[in-house]
Amino acid sequence: MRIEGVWKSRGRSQVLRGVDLTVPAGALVGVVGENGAGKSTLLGVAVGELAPDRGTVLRAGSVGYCPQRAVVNDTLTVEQHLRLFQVAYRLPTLTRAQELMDTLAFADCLHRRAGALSGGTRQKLNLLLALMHDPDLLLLDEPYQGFDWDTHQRFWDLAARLRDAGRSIVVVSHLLHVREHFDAVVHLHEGRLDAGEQAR
Ligand SMILES: Nc1ncnc2c1ncn2[C@@H]1O[C@H](COP(=O)(O)OP(=O)(O)OP(=O)(O)O)[C@@H](O)[C@H]1O
Repeated sequence: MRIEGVWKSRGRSQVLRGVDLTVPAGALVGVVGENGAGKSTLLGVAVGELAPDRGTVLRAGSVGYCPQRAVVNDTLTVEQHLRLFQVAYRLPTLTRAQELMDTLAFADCLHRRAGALSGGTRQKLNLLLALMHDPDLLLLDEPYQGFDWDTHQRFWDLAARLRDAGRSIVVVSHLLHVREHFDAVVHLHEGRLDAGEQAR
């Protein structure tokens, strides 16, 4: 993915002011910044949910987007979500979704309604829905919020495996202590990304 010279205002504030970001295949990049810095706005532009006021976004291949707020329907079960997204993604089987459920340790919740899930389990479903079609580009907004420690570790193991398999991954994060997981960390500040800092 390549983002060049992107500007975006939200309401009256000029949130992004000339953002450049290149994420090659096989790279895991962290985007950090204070609350309200514009990290979610940047991911929204990157995925195409928001149109930039200026600048360009180039994406190659399929995209998986895990938004900060889970896009789940409280009245549907986990299994019904999987079936719905299976149709949307045109997947022949749910094998990969089932593997991801095992990896994220919530296979026992298959028949529970989303509205009855704990916050962390709801987030596992949100992440799974972004990954179940094995996208080339992963745009993940605080994907591990609410995860217990074990799941947190499993998430990073999964991210490393996907990166090593050639996926491009962007993770928005508040947590500076997770920076060892990234190939590079960029800091969104005053609408621009500071030059990437090599983390590995
Ligand atoms: N729909 C909207 N309408 C108007 N302003 C918005 C909208 N969404 C976000 N903003 C504003 O845009 C700015 C950037 O918000 P954004 O959610 O992108 O920041 P963030 O870095 O992701 O924040 P956080 O770390 O709190 O999640 C904030 O000032 C926010 O109030």
